[in-house]
Amino acid sequence: MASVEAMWEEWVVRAFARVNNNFLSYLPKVCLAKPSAEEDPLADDPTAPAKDGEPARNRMLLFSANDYLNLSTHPAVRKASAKAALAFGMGPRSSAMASGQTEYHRRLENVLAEMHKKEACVVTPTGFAANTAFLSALGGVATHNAASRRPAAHEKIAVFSDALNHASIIDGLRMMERHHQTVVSVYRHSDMQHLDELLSNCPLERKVVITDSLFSMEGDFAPMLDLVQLRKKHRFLFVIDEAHTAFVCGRNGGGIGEVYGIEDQIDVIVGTLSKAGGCLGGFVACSQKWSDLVRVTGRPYIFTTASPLPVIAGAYAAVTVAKKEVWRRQALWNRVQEFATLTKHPATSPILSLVHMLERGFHIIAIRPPAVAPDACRLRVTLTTGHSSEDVRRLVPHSRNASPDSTAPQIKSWRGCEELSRRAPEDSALQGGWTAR
Ligand SMILES: Cc1ncc(COP(=O)(O)O)c(C=O)c1O
Repeated sequence: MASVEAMWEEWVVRAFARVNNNFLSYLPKVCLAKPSAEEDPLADDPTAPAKDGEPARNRMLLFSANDYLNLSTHPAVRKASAKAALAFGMGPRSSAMASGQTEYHRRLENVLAEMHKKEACVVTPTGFAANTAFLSALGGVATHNAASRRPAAHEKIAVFSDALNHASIIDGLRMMERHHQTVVSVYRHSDMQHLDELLSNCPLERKVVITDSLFSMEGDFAPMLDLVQLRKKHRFLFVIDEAHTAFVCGRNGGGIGEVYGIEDQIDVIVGTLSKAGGCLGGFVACSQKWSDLVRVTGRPYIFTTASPLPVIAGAYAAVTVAKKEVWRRQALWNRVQEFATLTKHPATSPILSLVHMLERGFHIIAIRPPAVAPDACRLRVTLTTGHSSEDVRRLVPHSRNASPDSTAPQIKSWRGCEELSRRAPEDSALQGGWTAR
């Protein structure tokens, strides 16, 4: 009889063979150019006294990161983070419910709340945790308002979720379903007529609409003004995930709500500090009451260790710079405009879908299931303030304005990467990842 180890090994090997595993072969290339021994942050003896030194510089044009405002390397971010590390090390290592929440976490929360014109804010270790913590708390509304332990059908919350919402929203909704707290309806991507129909046919009193503000794979915006109109008609709680618009949109970086001046009509804003914030973390900006509920019932907030202080201090500096340095947003949107002009591609955001160009010195990543459906694989470009106009010209050599460059890549198509799509196994266990259904 096979040993337990052998059985598990066989099951793991079989599972691996059935999922989309070919990205492993290109993983090592994702590493930044090898730094010299002097620059390598992991080469030092950790017990030796610290030395000052510049971190490794990228030697490749990075068009695959979400550091939209180029803040991850900003001197103020480095300094705040380093100062915090020297003063506190990593800070208290425990849940925010125990000793993880410090004065510095609170100050970061205050500045985020103010930026999004909300009463309060809860900072979480990641954006993923922010969505799932909020949805966990939302589920609690059904459970704690129910007559018995399990909400009856009419006591559930009806959640309407865009078909292309981020995986963290999908997983949060799955969690709510598991606890019988919600009935989820997935509306066709940005299809307001479909959403209106679903809302009109819903007998439940507690309704919630949740959407990404800028869709991470498509690069298109949710129809915010139409959603606000529907909110007036159907009186739902309106929740948006500003992972790709916080700090990036709006004159002061207040996000999509600031762009349209509709902050007061968005009830809850979920965001991340891991993209334009240049650090790591997430947040839920909302009313004081909602934030209290997230803190006491949001399981992915409670049952995890709070962010280390160097990360919090770095994020505080990044948010402060983002707010003040309006030119960073202008530079980013200029890059988007230049890209659109050069390519004649109707780019409306820093997220674009393209063809692989690693060998020519452009780091652009392939997006495959479970991030997108198997027939929607693509290469994804993200523009940041750190890119110059020249970088964008090099990326797009076949435009009329661009100078000829024999090393430049060929752009064959903007959308759809058929070869990747063909390779996606039909029975991938991960295929359910991009949609709640
Ligand atoms: C729309 C959206 N929401 C949430 C997240 C999760 O954010 P984080 O990477 O901070 O966990 C991401 C990014 O991965 C995202 O694109």
